Amino acid sequence: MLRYWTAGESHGQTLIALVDGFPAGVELDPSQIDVELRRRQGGYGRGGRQRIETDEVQIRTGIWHGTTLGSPLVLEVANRDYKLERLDDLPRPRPGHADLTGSMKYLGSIRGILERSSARETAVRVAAGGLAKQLLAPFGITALGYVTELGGERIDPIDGDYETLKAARDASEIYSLNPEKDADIKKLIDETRKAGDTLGGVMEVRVDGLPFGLGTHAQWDRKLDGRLAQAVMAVQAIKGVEIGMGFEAARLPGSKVHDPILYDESQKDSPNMGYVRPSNNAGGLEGGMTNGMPLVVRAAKKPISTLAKPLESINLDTKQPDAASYERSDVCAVPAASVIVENVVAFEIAAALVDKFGGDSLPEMQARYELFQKMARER
Ligand SMILES: Cc1cc2nc3c(=O)[nH]c(=O)nc-3n(C[C@H](O)[C@H](O)[C@H](O)COP(=O)(O)O)c2cc1C
Ligand SMILES: C=C(O[C@@H]1CC(C(=O)O)=C[C@@H](OP(=O)(O)O)[C@H]1O)C(=O)O
Repeated sequence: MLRYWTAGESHGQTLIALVDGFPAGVELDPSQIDVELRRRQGGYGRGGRQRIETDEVQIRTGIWHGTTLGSPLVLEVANRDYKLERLDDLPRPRPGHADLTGSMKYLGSIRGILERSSARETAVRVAAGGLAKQLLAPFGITALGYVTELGGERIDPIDGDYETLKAARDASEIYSLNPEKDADIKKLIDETRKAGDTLGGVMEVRVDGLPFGLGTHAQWDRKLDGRLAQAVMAVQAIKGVEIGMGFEAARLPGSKVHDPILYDESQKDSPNMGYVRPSNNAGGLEGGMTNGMPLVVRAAKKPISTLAKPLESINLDTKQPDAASYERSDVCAVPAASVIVENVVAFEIAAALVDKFGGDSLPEMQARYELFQKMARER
């Protein structure tokens, strides 16, 4: 079973991810993980913290001569802005953040809550995703995340193969597939910043090259749609997750929703094994299992809760009404969130791949993958 946990505070010494169950025999390129980390730090609308940090992964355990051993890996990203011991508490909880609820639950300070609830922690979730992508690559599986809506403005995705979409996404400062929309969206973010307000948005992740049968219909907690929903929903500030057509499917008759099944012998060596679907409203999942089509997952992110023009709150010491506390903050972190969602999805796919094809070593997984492809084609 491939899984991970994280530890670390936003302004503490360091952040770590402990990854367990990662197969042996994967030659790692840490610089590829750093590419993901730097993308997560970027995107238009971020606050001052990202000018302090230069995130870089250190792989502390689980490798020898650059190759994984099958033993647990510790991935570390150090905080340059380490100052936790010098920081004061926050007196007035910010509506929308974990401040009030966490300090009540743990009978403690707001500082003690915000330091761990902060999305700074996602740096090491992305590191774990960057590691997982290096297991997906030998199987030809790619994951790409991009922004499709920001502050209520839609940015329609374009069609194309992975390389085309990636080039478009990487040319955009807001990580959309349509860089021509950047100027309008950046203006919207600038105006919002001036108004002391914040913005949310929607992102989509597309995973290509998936074989049939990752996940299972057989038990609720192993259904891949359920696992993806948990991984994505557990990203800070994500408030909705859709797969394929998502909520829209509830509004249409079945004939307009389900993807017909056709057979084309010439495609039998591709991930769909010749079972061609003229549409992909299911978003690549049926019965909690991948169905040979690209996976499409969408997530909605709420606006940042720390407002420069703060909402009403209460001073927890005096119980008197007062404006919520303000700390340095992002105005819009939707582009960054698209990187995080892409990477947590990649990790879940890698975990499902390990479940299906056995996880002790990459060569063993590859042999079992080939055998399965052959058996499924002949079924
Ligand atoms: C990439 C990213 C950056 C974020 N930056 C901030 C921020 O600067 N200020 C803030 O108040 N919330 C920020 N958030 C959101 C909070 O972490 C989040 O709202 C909070 O932990 C409460 O959790 P919840 O929104 O999931 O309920 C960010 C979220 C993400 C994904
Ligand atoms: C540090 C990151 O994001 C932080 C997420 C965050 C929050 O409340 O979630 C609050 C801000 O923290 P700070 O007060 O240190 O500027 C963001 O900068 C990061 O993504 O690396």
